[in-house]
Amino acid sequence: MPEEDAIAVLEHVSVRYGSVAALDDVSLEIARGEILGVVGESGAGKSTLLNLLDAATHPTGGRVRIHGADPARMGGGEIRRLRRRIGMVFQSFNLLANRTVRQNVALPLKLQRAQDPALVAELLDYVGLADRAAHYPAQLSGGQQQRVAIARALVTRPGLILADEPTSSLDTRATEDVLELLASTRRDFGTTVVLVTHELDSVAAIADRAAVLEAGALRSVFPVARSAARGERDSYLAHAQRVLGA
Ligand SMILES: Nc1ncnc2c1ncn2[C@@H]1O[C@H](COP(=O)(O)OP(=O)(O)OP(=O)(O)O)[C@@H](O)[C@H]1O
Repeated sequence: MPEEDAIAVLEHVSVRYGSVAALDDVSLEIARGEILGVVGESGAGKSTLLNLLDAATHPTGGRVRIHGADPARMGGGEIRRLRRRIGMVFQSFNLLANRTVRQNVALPLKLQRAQDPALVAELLDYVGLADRAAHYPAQLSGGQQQRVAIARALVTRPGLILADEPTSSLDTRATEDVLELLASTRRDFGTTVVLVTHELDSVAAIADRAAVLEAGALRSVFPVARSAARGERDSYLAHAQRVLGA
């Protein structure tokens, strides 16, 4: 793919911690506007890959380019500006407990000494939580908290969202809601999404391609098959029957 079509490029990237190769000679291009699922067992290197894409870690070998630039060559100010163009979504939501939903969503703007109440309201509406703006995170379900976190990630209008096990602490229905929302951010905002998860079902539900990591090596990147059921919401009974093989 021409480099301008890629939102992030890894070329022969390695990350070593002493004798441990968290990532070993990984080359990967993430296309603008794609949903890439990154899967692998515990310790495979998924978090390390996300940390590289968030410019929080630099490679010990090879080269990373994000939004066309190499974070390893940037100073602190440039890295902060780059990271504003990247939204993070975490397994544990990472909302501030003592701030309202509205304040949580506005926080990334506040950190830039900016504000945009209309955008905050629009995003809360987008994630279906306009009526919860004045609530605190503890008053929301896990799925609702994750939707707030996605609104917060979108408030700086990032081109790239990095989602680290975003549905691993949610039940089936909330998982479907959050996955649907991540897929719709690509559709409505053109956002590229990197979805790191150990749940293959989640990747099957929304990803265009899957990248499989094993012991720090990128074993394969391949298109995700579209099943006939994809996109349709299972009833709880249908889901239980599918998983349990009834
Ligand atoms: N800061 C660090 N110092 C030393 N070793 C590290 C560090 N970070 C990661 N590692 C090692 O690198 C390897 C990859 O870790 P990583 O956290 O990227 O895996 P992961 O696929 O995200 O695992 P999990 O699903 O359990 O979060 C592991 O062997 C881990 O122990």
